[in-house]
Amino acid sequence: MDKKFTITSDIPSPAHICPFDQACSYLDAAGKELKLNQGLLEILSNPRKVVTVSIPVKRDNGEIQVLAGHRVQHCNVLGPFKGGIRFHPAVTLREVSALAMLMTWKCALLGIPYGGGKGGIAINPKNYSATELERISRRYISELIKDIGPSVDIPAPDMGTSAREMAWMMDTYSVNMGHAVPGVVTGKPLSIGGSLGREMATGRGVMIIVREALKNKGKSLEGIRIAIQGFGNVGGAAAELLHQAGAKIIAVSTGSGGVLAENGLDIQDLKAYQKENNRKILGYPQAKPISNAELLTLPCDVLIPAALENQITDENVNQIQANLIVEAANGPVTLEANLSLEARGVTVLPDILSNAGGVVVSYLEWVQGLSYLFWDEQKVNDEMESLMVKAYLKVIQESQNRKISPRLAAYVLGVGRVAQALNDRGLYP
Ligand SMILES: NC(=O)C1=CN([C@@H]2O[C@H](COP(=O)(O)OP(=O)(O)OC[C@H]3O[C@@H](n4cnc5c(N)ncnc54)[C@H](O)[C@@H]3O)[C@@H](O)[C@H]2O)C=CC1
Ligand SMILES: O=C(O)CCC(=O)C(=O)O
Repeated sequence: MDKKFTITSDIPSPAHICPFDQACSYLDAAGKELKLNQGLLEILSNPRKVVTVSIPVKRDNGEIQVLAGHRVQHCNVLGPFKGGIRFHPAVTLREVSALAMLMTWKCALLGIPYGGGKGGIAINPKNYSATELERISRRYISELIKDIGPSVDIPAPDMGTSAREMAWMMDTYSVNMGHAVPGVVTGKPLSIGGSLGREMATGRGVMIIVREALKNKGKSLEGIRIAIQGFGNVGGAAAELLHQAGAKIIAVSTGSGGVLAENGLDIQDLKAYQKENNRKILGYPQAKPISNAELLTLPCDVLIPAALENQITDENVNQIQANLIVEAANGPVTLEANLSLEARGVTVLPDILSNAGGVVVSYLEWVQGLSYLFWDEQKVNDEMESLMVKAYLKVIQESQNRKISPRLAAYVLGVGRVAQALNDRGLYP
């Protein structure tokens, strides 16, 4: 019998935390809600193409190392594969596959004409010099040259990569084509066709979602106590913009631990300290040191995980005190933890909505490039904000109409749009 999912048990919960299995469980839950045919779900559960390449790299000391570089292309029914490239020691093919699938639903939910992809290399970029990272980035793209392109697959930054790596990748692709191809990557430096607003975009999108969620509860950002795990591109930008908007950022953390100031951190000052201290925030004199585990369980109004997957699990979920969690990272809350948070009435706004500001501005960068136009930052921010708010309102509406969680509602909207397109294109009988 077709069992209607309820708000507290709408996601099945297998007892493991493989990111790809979790992504498939969410897809299955959306498929059930949408009453999708099993064959169609089978198509959507499998990436369209999985590429793993060897990247031989000569270290600065002359040693040769061979790295594995992945690119997973999940779905291109709505447009080119789109998604970041991660340099992080925990990268695995299953992780990249999960992240590629999330990109498909994210782009569909936001209504931008892309499919989903993701790439990654299992290295700790901190252990490599800039010249080594350049060789790695260039060789990775050389090996993938036939699989990417402005209308095929368009990489962007993710953990451990930034505009610098995108510039090397764009240059390598362009040299091979014999002319400049700015549309092959997004998140590029402004000098080679990047967009104003892209660097802060994911964090800005997170700020917009927090603001809208509070507005929905009749509150404003003023004085709201927020803890943020991760102080990189996304966490750092979200902290800065939320702080500017009047929120109190009581704690932030990096991979090596965090800092807490009950009365709120001065984010600009902390950023300046981080810059001066080789990207470290520990030792910041105006705050107390805390561990990442402590940060997640602090008493606060809003918790923003902005680092890695699987940070809120069944092991720490009962200690979580925030009643709004906005997923800035991809997959930071496990299936089981998600269930238990929903059962307690904690609102969890999912990654595919909350961190979509980055790919939205990537899309705006790509559009500017294709039309040989450059917009001012206000226009970029306004366009992004309008798409983010629209997606947020649709998710909340869908969640209320179907009496399902915001996460399942976001999946229903994203998966539903891709399924519809698959049917309309006739790729599925
Ligand atoms: N960069 C972008 O535009 C987008 C990124 N995301 C997601 O946001 C998350 C963060 O990405 P970025 O900020 O770009 O990466 P980043 O590399 O700029 O920063 C990552 C931050 O997380 C911290 N971190 C690393 N391991 C940690 C651990 N075990 N515990 C706590 N903190 C840890 C790092 O120290 C750093 O502060 C990822 O899940 C990524 O997929 C999502 C959408 C777009
Ligand atoms: O900007 C992009 O194209 C992709 C960003 C990304 O990797 C993500 O949203 O997880």
